[in-house]
Amino acid sequence: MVKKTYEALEMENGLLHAIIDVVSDGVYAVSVDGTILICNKAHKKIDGTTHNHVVGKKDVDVYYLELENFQRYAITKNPEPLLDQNMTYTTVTGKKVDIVYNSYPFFQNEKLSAVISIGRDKPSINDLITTALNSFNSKKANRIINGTLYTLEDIIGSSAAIQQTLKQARKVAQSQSTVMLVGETGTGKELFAQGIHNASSYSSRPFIAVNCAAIPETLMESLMMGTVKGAFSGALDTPGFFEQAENGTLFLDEINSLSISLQAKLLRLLQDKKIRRLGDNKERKISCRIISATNQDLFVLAKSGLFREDLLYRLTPVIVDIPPLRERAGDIPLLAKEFVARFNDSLAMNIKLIAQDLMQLFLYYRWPGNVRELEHIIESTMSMAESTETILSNEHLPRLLKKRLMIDQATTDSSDREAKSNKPLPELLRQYEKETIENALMLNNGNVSQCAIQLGITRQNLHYHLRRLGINSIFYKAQSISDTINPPLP
Ligand SMILES: Nc1ncnc2c1ncn2[C@@H]1O[C@H](COP(=O)(O)OP(=O)(O)OP(=O)(O)O)[C@@H](O)[C@H]1O
Repeated sequence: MVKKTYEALEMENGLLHAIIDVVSDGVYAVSVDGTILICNKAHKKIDGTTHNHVVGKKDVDVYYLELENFQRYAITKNPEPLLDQNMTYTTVTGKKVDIVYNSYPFFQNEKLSAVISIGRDKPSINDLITTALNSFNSKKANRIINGTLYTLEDIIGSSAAIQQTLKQARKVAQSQSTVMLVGETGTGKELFAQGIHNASSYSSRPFIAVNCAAIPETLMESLMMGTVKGAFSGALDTPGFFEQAENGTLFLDEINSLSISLQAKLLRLLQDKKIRRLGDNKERKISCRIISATNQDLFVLAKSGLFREDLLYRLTPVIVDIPPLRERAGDIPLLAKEFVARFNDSLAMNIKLIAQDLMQLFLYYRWPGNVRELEHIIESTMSMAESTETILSNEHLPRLLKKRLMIDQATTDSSDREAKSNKPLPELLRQYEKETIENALMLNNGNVSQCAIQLGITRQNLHYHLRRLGINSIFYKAQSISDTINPPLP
């Protein structure tokens, strides 16, 4: 019986050690007198130490830092958990380590007997944050020196809707107003934010983009405000986002995902127009323009208590509303051709034309993921084509994508039929003529002579119809995929 209990305990102990060793965070336990009890593989990797350096040794002999900066020391004085503690130390092997710890007291028979710490090295946290901050631009290599890639001129679209939005963006760029960009996912909010920055008097200064949805809440405050050395053990002098964006632009993307408590803190900063780094008693003036973005209706969120109304009004002196792609279908050919040209370069392809069947599907699809989705669909479709092919068609669409696009077309067709049955015949005929000519122009890159041949009418006759139907052929000329493109289908 006794033997079995011992075996069971041994097994349990072995299991716990095995579990601790496969955890990817550093796990460390030390007795109140400083004897190291547990140090898992991940922690040893962070420290550059081995088992022999650590377990059974005194912490002060392994980690070089002031005694009062040890978590063990602080928790012995006040046995409460210590969260998000930055620490910097040098280990017995000479490695300098930056680590963020959560430490907890461990009681046995109601007496504090050990301190357990779970840590992650700062470089890996920083990598995570950098990835989050740069998530929008991960594919782009050549950043403009201020941290941006785009100007307003890079925004493609000739529809009245996008031109109107661009006009508003150019106007607001001239002011110093706080701006809120509203639009569905993938409509180009980040593009507009960078464009406004680059068209403004802040353009020579930094553009700092923060994805509010990607940064852990516990880190957000110190990242926003910055810290001073000694604010807490291991804290360094680090400027926060507001300071980094000094005299430039701070872009708060996905602001809708900010927690209520962070919303309160942000509101206070914006009201005071001052920040104080954590642990500092000096106040610093906020001197950057705030551009925020949301893909949810903040007024609806505010009504249901999920977004502070007072913050909402602070952030929205100017609202730039970016229309979804389905409301500016006229931009689809232009955007599609631009993306084909880009992927021709990156995939070493030679596509010169998008066939009508494919363009038709694009024009009827509802694009829930907007321009980003169009970009991805073109990439997937082109990756199905051979490098010798010059026409991208329906045939190249991956099966699942084809299904998705066709379902939308079928739905549009049936609602179209319903809508059409309520219109007078002359209006329907005019609409049909207009669509047919516009499609032909699109396929012929705005070349009126080629278009007339395809439609089986004379050039003069086509000009007459263009005037009658209010179609401008110049618009379709801008769509050619590249300068080297050979025109139209035979
Ligand atoms: N008008 C446009 N012209 C050219 N490219 C565009 C346009 N709009 C969007 N894009 C491209 O679409 C992709 C998505 O754009 P962006 O990241 O700015 O969208 P977003 O609205 O910020 O999305 P999310 O809400 O998901 O963060 C990017 O690759 C961007 O370059």
